[in-house]
Amino acid sequence: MSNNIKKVMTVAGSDSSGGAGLQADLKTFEEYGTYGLTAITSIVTMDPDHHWHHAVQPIDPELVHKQMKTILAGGALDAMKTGMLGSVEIIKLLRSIIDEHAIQNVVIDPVMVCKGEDEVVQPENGQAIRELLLEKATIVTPNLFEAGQLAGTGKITTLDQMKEAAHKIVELGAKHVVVKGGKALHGPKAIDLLYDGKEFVLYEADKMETNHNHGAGCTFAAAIAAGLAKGNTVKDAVAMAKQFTTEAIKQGFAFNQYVGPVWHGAYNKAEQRMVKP
Ligand SMILES: Nc1ncnc2c1ncn2[C@@H]1O[C@H](COP(=O)(O)OP(=O)(O)O)[C@@H](O)[C@H]1O
Ligand SMILES: Cc1ncc(COP(=O)(O)O)c(C=O)c1O
Ligand SMILES: [Mg+2]
Repeated sequence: MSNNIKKVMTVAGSDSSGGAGLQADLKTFEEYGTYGLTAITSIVTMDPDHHWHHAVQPIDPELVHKQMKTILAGGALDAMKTGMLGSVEIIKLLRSIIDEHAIQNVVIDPVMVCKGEDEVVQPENGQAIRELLLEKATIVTPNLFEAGQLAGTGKITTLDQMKEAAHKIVELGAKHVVVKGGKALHGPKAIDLLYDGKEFVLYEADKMETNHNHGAGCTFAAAIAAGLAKGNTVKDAVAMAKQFTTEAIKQGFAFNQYVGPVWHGAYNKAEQRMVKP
């Protein structure tokens, strides 16, 4: 076994349905050939008797701290990624851990909404992410809604507004931001915009007419983190993550009548390893 294996930590919520959250992160880290570690911040359950309503149960910050101590007892990490963070206390704790261990290659996925849900999950967390985590971010990966919230620009519907929000988010301290146009931006392409304070780079793929994209955002951010851990530049890591996520969406499937997750094995053609009936 190679002793050069790259270690990536995710600090995220558990999505028992398997498409998003730390489940998406771990599956993606594995597909990238990296070693994933997890600190669970919250457990999300979906209610099949009430239209798949999401309920978030945050984990005690002390227990989150113990998980991180376990992870960091293995030495320096090559990258880390955050997802749903559970509470403001957990966000404060995370900031102190990033500082104390001088963690590099920090990918902040500022999860504020889940697809198919109208409510903002834990609105107070958005503010804390903005104040405490952006300045530690190698890259932050908001969708259109989250970019509008972080930048304070409100609803985003155009590429120019994506650029304006990206500019503000870099001003807030993030080294890079990739604003995900995804399905929400009007037009035939799924466009993501990367900005480093100097240059805008666009990443495009054909937009797929599908609702089977649960977990796309988590997968994209996890892929960026794994790419950075392996020593890629931010630009290359985003380009690779875009392809990885596009394939995962292409092979999304209906889990039930409410949700369709992406399939994280698609890029590496893991279906070829499936047992044939
Ligand atoms: N229908 C789609 N077709 C192609 N790419 C998509 C589609 N929906 C999302 N994407 C891409 O998937 C990635 C995750 O974006 P998005 O789904 O907007 O994030 P989130 O899950 O956080 O809302 C981005 O690269 C985005 O452009
Ligand atoms: C634990 C958790 N994290 C993150 C998300 C956001 O997922 P997405 O990748 O679709 O933005 C969800 C959505 O259900 C979730 O349950
Ligand atoms: Mg998301």
